[in-house]
Amino acid sequence: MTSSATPFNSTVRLGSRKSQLAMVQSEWVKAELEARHGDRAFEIHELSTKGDKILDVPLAKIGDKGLFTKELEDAMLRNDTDMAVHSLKDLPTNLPEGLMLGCVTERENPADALVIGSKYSGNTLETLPDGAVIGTSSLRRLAQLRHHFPKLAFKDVRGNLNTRLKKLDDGEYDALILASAGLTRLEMSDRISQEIPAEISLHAVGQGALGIECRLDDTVILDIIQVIQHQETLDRCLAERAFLRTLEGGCQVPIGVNTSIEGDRLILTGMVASLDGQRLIRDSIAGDRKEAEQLGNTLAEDLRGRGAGDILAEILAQVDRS
Ligand SMILES: NCc1[nH]cc(CCC(=O)O)c1CC(=O)O
Repeated sequence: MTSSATPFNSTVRLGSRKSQLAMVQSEWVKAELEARHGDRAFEIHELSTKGDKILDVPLAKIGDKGLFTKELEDAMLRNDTDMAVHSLKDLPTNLPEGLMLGCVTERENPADALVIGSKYSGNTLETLPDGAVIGTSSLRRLAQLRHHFPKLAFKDVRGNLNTRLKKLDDGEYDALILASAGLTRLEMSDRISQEIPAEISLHAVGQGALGIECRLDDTVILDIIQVIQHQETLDRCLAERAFLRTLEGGCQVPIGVNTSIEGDRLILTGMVASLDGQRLIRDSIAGDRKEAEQLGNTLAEDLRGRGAGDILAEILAQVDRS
């Protein structure tokens, strides 16, 4: 039997998407690993994913798992690369056989941010006029904002961060909702008009954290990457991912979370909303952070029993028909 472990002297190959954000994130991981493993060489392999190629279809309609990850995973399974650096929120909660989530790094601010175009600069979500056009491709952002601000108008937006910002500046939208973390990593946090509070919009599972995927039980690679693991982010993201895994039917769905840690306790808030924002089911759970995944599973079952299951089934049926 051949071992999947990397021979000690070989260059460690990091798979990355080619987008500017993905490359900034992968370069950061590479630099962190180089700083801690002076005897090792690392190189980045740039790969395109289906999500990078299909840019004219709303994300919710493409709806397949692993839209931004599959090509990076196939490369590891072929042994062309040794790990894949992902925005953790793009990594499905169930991974292909033979792969694992090997490391979660320290999270940036996971909140969503409002970026307002020049026409309405100086406003907030509360003060934007009725009918102002908000660009988002996320059903989670759409449902929660519709719930709180039913008079705003929403329009799908695709493409990488720079493309989206250009569309905003060209006047196609009055404002965008984007992840604060992505803007910060690209040194564009000056474009943030308002950080959206958790009371209005719970963020996506894993938002703001990087996840490094590797071959299952590849101990050489695990030893290399786990030195940059961040335990608090890991515990929070394990709870968030368990919540999503237990609830999810498959496609992109309006599910949001928020987590915090106080000493040994982990607090998880989760929500499921209907697409029109009319129904929104939300609750919190707290417990030992060592039981992070159990907390996520329990909260998911609790919300499912209180109507979240019906909402998710309706959404899946709608997406199948369109
Ligand atoms: N779905 C695309 C994506 N994946 C990760 C980020 C931002 C960075 C992060 O959440 O870690 C974004 C852009 C966005 O949601 O605005």
